[in-house]
Amino acid sequence: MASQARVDLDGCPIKPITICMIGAGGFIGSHLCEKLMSETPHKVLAVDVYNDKIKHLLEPASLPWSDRIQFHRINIKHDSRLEGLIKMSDLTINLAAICTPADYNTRPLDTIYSNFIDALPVVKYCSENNKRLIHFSTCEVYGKTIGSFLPKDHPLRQDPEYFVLKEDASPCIFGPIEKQRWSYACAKQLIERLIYAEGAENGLEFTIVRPFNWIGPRMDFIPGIDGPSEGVPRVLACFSNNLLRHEPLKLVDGGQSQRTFVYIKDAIEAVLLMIENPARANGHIFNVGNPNNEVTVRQLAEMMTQIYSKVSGEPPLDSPTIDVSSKEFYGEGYDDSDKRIPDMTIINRQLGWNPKTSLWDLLDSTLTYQHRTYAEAIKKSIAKPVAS
Ligand SMILES: NC(=O)c1ccc[n+]([C@@H]2O[C@H](COP(=O)([O-])OP(=O)(O)OC[C@H]3O[C@@H](n4cnc5c(N)ncnc54)[C@H](O)[C@@H]3O)[C@@H](O)[C@H]2O)c1
Ligand SMILES: O=C(O)[C@H]1O[C@H](OP(=O)(O)OP(=O)(O)OC[C@H]2O[C@@H](n3ccc(=O)[nH]c3=O)[C@H](O)[C@@H]2O)[C@H](O)[C@@H](O)[C@@H]1O
Repeated sequence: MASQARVDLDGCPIKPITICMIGAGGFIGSHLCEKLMSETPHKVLAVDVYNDKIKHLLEPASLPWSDRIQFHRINIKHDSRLEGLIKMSDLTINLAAICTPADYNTRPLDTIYSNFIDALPVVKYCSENNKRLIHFSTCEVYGKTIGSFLPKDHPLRQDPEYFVLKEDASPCIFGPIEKQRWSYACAKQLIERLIYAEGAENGLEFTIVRPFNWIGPRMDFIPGIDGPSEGVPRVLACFSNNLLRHEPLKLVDGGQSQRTFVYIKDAIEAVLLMIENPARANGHIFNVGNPNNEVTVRQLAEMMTQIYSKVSGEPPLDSPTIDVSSKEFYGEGYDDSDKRIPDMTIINRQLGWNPKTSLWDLLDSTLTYQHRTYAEAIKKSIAKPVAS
């Protein structure tokens, strides 16, 4: 390993550290573990209730990094081993959360407990033991844009001041309490405020990450294959599932909401910079997204349909999309963020990071992965007679 030669952004050699990564078995965690094992000398204490997405990094024992990664099957809601692991580490990264919108209005208590209450001991142990914390929040803390409250044809809607989301300037605008969609964003906002206060009052060294729709391989699950048949994952997996099953893609409330998507591998580069440049990352909140990859959900559906047809060699359906109301799709209490463009000034200034991959390229490689991983399994599951 080229570990001796590695230097940080200020030219200082990077010392190997031990990282307690909570939620390491999830989508982002699996990519971060992969990066840390293949490109750095750091050690990871990987905490999660599942390890399917990092199995390839844990076995066999002959893997070159096998002495640098340890899996701990721990539910952080109730496990006294957590504090010990944080004490043994130089840095804690907390990724654990319920973070699928289908849960926010249907399981609001679990959502609030997971994103606020369960994160509290992690913050407390880091603060009390003088350990650095990188906490994963979300772009959803911004909620709706200021511009969304203007009339549809108002010229100020085109003014970036009314929609670009800035860590140190934009307000957090959520809907009413009965719109339980915002339970997640609100819990994330309060834990951000608590971490910030621990920094201000008790000197906690922290970095807060606000991901803007990171997507790529291993995101969520394909219903009925590696997750519950009735489960509703995030949009990438929903649309992949529809394409794999030759079903129309469901556009919630017309698919008019806008998102910027960033490739997981680009985003992981940003996290590695935060890990290895504490002096530049501590005390900051970072947007991590790709402002150049903006589409409406309808455009995303059209692009994925076109790319999947190329990847699979199968022609698209005559009617590739279908409209569905949010009440029908998510149930009562759903609401939506209208538009999400990250301001990149702070991450650029502190870490010099920029995303590289275009939406077309990232969807091409992700859908190639989805097809290779799931097409056969879907065919078999469709062919299987339903048990009576
Ligand atoms: N993927 C994105 O674009 C995105 C966007 C915004 C915010 N985030 C945030 O980033 C973090 C990671 O997201 P992800 O996409 O990898 O989600 P994910 O669901 O794939 O990963 C979360 C992991 O945390 C684990 N976990 C949850 N509760 C736990 C508990 N009590 N004890 C132990 N492990 C537990 C889960 O098993 C899962 O493996 C979350 O905090 C999420 O809110 C992600
Ligand atoms: O990824 C992020 O940055 C954050 O945003 C996501 O929220 P959202 O983007 O609304 O979730 P998706 O499920 O990816 O949905 C995106 C859009 O597609 C729509 N959608 C989703 C699924 C579907 O089948 N059809 C459809 O039109 C949704 O209504 C929404 O407008 C989740 O809240 C979190 O994972 C995360 O914090």
